[in-house]
Amino acid sequence: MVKVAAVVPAAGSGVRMGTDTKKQYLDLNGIPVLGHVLKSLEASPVINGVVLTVNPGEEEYCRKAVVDALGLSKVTAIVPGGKERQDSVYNGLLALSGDYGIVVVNDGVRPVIDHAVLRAVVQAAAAHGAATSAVPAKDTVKMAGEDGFVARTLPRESLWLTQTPQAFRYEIIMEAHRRARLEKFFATDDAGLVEFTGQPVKLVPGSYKNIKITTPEDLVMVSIFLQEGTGSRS
Ligand SMILES: Nc1ccn([C@@H]2O[C@H](COP(=O)(O)OP(=O)(O)OP(=O)(O)O)[C@@H](O)[C@H]2O)c(=O)n1
Ligand SMILES: C[C@](O)(CO)[C@H](O)COP(=O)(O)O
Repeated sequence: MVKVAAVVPAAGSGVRMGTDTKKQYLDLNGIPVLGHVLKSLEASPVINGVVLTVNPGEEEYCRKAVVDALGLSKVTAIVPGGKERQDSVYNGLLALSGDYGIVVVNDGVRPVIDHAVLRAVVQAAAAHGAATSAVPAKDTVKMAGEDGFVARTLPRESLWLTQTPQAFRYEIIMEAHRRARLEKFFATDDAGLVEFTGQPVKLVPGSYKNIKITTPEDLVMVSIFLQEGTGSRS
């Protein structure tokens, strides 16, 4: 059976959230945001091990206040993140120990994990090499010109809003990160790095409830969805 690891990037600063406490540690229904992510991965039979990347110097705090407090046994390493999100993910990849065939990447601030979607993304990565959860755009999306006017309206029927979990065969994600570092290529998600290498990435239908906690109003919606128990379907 192929072993599956999860890398959870949680080393961001939360600038857009604008809170003193970093958003990954904000209380959400009595548990830190990051704790919900880790609890959900802990509960998933699909995930065998978890590596966490946090802001340098926060390792001990995170170990005590989140991992130990929640009794999470799958977390095998807590390592410092980097300047960009992809640097943090790369540091997490380097901390993986053991023969993992598939790597899942899940943002530390996307706590509404639908386990059926998680399973589907992992299966798609095993079959195709790389996969990302995503949802079809519901709003019309326009590209802005430098003059502040609409430059172009994009064809909504082919637009998907990318989420995490994303999943990759180990060798594919490692090669993508190594090549990005070598060629100084940056992308806002790991699938973008893999696309850069020419590797196809399978789109897997996700959930509109899988909100990335970015600005304050996101907390309200995610709190409701977590209370519904939406994210814990196995
Ligand atoms: N250098 C970074 C930047 C982001 N992240 C993580 O990547 C996820 C998605 O990033 P985002 O929502 O942008 O978080 P922040 O970068 O903290 O937010 P902001 O851009 O508002 O500062 C989060 O779990 C964040 O902690 C990370 O591990 N390392
Ligand atoms: C990875 C991601 O969640 C996919 O939508 C998103 O790109 C992260 O962007 P962020 O600016 O680092 O939050």
